[in-house]
Amino acid sequence: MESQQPNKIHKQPEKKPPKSPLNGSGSLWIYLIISVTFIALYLFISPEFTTKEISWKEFENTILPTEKIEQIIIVNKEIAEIYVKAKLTDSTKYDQITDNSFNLSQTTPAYTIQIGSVDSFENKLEKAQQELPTADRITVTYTSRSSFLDIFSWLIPLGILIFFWIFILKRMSTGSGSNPLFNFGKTTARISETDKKSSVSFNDIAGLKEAKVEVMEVVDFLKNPETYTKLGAKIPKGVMLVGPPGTGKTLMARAVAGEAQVPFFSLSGSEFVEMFVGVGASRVRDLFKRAKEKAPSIIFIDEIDAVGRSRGKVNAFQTNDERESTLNQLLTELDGFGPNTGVIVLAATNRPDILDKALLRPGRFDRHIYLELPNKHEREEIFKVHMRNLVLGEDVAIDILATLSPGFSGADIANICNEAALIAARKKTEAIMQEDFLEARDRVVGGLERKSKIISPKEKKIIAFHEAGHAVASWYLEHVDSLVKVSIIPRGKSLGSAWYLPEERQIVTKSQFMDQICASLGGRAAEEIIFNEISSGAIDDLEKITKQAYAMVAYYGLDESIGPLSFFDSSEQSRTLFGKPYSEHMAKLIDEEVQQLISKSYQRTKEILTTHKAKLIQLAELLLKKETVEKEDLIELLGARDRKFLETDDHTNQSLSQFNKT
Ligand SMILES: Nc1ncnc2c1ncn2[C@@H]1O[C@H](COP(=O)(O)OP(=O)(O)OP(=O)(O)O)[C@@H](O)[C@H]1O
Ligand SMILES: [Zn+2]
Repeated sequence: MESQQPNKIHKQPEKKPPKSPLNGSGSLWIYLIISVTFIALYLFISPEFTTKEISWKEFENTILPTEKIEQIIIVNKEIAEIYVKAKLTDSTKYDQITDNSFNLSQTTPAYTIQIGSVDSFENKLEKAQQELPTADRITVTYTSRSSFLDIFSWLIPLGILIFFWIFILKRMSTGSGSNPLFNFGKTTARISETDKKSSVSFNDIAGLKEAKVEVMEVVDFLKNPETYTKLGAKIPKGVMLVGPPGTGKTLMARAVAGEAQVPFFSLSGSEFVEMFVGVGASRVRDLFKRAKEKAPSIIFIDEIDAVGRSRGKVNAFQTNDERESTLNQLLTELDGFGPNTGVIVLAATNRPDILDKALLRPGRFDRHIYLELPNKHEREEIFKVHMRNLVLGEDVAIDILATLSPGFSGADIANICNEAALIAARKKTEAIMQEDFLEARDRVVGGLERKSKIISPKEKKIIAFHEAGHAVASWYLEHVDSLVKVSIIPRGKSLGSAWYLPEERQIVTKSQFMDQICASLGGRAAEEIIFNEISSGAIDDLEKITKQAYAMVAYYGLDESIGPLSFFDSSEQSRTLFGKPYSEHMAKLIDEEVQQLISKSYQRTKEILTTHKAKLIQLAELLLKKETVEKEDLIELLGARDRKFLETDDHTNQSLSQFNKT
C-alpha cells in the first residue's frame, strides 16, 4: 500500500530586493574616476605618445645625417632613446622629420628605437659613426627605469583587488545582499516589518481551536504586559508550535504578529546552519539583537529541529560542532534576555522528539502548542477559508470534499483549492466545479495524470489485472479501507492506481495490518494467477509491506513467537551508536517471522483471488475498456461490500492507505 505523501505548499519567505552592487559602494565610482584621470594624464604626458618610434634603418639613413644628436640613453637594455639638440629641433626645417611640435625639450626623447641587443646596437652605431671625429660621436648612457606604464599595469589589478575587498566588506556590514556569500555572520531574517500591517489574522486560520486560544494568550502578553507583570508573573519567553507539516504553524506565528501588531522576525532553522563555521552563532546573536531593538516583537524560528537536534546523539564519529555552537548561542540568548523585555520567541517543529532537552527547560521553550491534522469538520472550515476568493460553481459540496480528504493537512487543502482553480481556468469555464476539486484532489495525492504515456497493449493488460487484483482482494477483506475507484491511467510515477478512502484512526489493529498487507499483495497475486508469470511492477507494494511487516514484528510487538517486545527507540540513540539493539539470534528470528508473515499473507491473497477469479477477469476487462472504474460500477460488479466495521469516527489522523501504485 502506498500512502502518497501529498504535495506541500511551500511558501517562499519574502525577500527584500537585492541591493544594486553600486549602491553599497561609492568606492566604485571613486575608483572609476581616479582611473579615468590617470589614463587621461598618462595619455597626455607619456613620452610614448610624443615620441616617434623609428627603425635602425631610418635612424641611420635620415636622422643621423641631418640632425644633431644630443645623446642616446638605452633604457632597460630594450629601448634606445634618442635626444636631439634643442636648438635644432626648434627650427622648422626639422618639423617634417620630428613632425611633433611638443618635441622641444631634452627631457623627452625625439625618437626611440627598439633594440634587439645592446651589443649589436653599439656595433651598428660604431659603424655608422666611423667617419666622425671622436669628439662628435654620440654619447651612449645606460639606465634602467620602470615606466609609468609599468606602475600603471600593476596598479590596475591592485586597485581591482582593493575595490572588491571594500565591496565585500560593505555587503557584509549591510547584510542586505541576496547572495549568502556576502551576508555571512548577519541574520538573513526576513524582518517583515511589513507584517506590522500583516493581513494574516486569526480569521485566516480555520479549526485549531485550542491552539488558537493558547496563541491568543501570547498576543495578550505582548499587548497588555502590565496585566501580568503587575501581579508579579513572568511572561513566557519561548513558545513551541508542534505539529505535522502543513498544519499551519507558520500561519499561526504570522497571525500572532498580525494580531499583536508587532514586528515579526522570521528565520528558518536551516538558515542558521550554513556554509561557514561560526556563522550560525553570530546569526543568532544578530537576530536577537535586532528583535530587542524593536521590542515588543516576535522572533519566529521555523524548523527549529535543524539547530535544536539533541547534542551528542548524532553518530559518535560525526559531530557537528557548527550546529552545536549555534544551539549553544541560541540557549544563551534565550537565557540572556529578561522575561519582560517584550520579545517572544516562537518556534516550530514537526519533530519535537529529537529536540535537545535543554531547549525545552523552564525559561526557554517551556510552552508547547500542538497543532494537529484537521478532522473532517475542520477540513470543511479550511476549505471555506481557501474558497473565499474563488468563483465557485453551484455543485461544489464542501462536506463531500472534506470527507474525501482524510489525513490532509491545511497546506494540502490550500493546494487543492489552488489546483482546482487552475484546472477550471484551463477549461475556460465561468466557475470552479466540484469535478475540478475532485481532480485537484487526485492530482495532489497521486501526481499529474499522464494519459499520453505510451504503454503497449500487453503491458496495459498486466497493469489492468494488477489493479483489478488490488481491488478484488481489498473488496473481500474485512479490514481494508473502502475502495473508491480503480484506474489504469498513469499518474505521477505510477502506471495505475487503486484509490481508497482511509479511515481516520489513531491505532491500527493486527487484523487491519494483516488485511492491508494482503490487499497490497493483490496486484502481484493476480499477475501470478492470470499470467502464471510475475513482474517488476509490484516493487512499490513490496517495499511497503516489507517495511510494514518489520514494524509489526520488531516495533509493535504484534508477532506471536517474538512476543510483545519492541526494539523501537524513540530517542534514536542506540540505533546510531550501537547498531541493532538485539542479538544476532533475535535478528535471525525477526527475519524469519517477517518472511513467514508475508508468505502466509501471499497465500491468503491468492486464495481470495482464485475464489473470485471470474470477478477479477471481469473487472480487468472493464478497466481495459473504461480505464477508470468508479465505486458505483465496482458495487455493481462485485456486489455490496460485506463490512462489519463502518468508519464513522472522525477524530483521527492516520492516513494509512490512500493509493495503491502498480
Ligand atoms: N488551519 C488552517 N487554516 C487555513 N489555512 C491553513 C491552515 N493550516 C494550513 N493552512 C494553509 O497551508 C499553508 C501552509 O501552512 P504553514 O506553512 O503554516 O504550515 P507549517 O505547519 O508551517 O508547515 P511546515 O511544517 O511545512 O513548515 C498556509 O499558508 C495556509 O494557506
Ligand atoms: Zn500494486
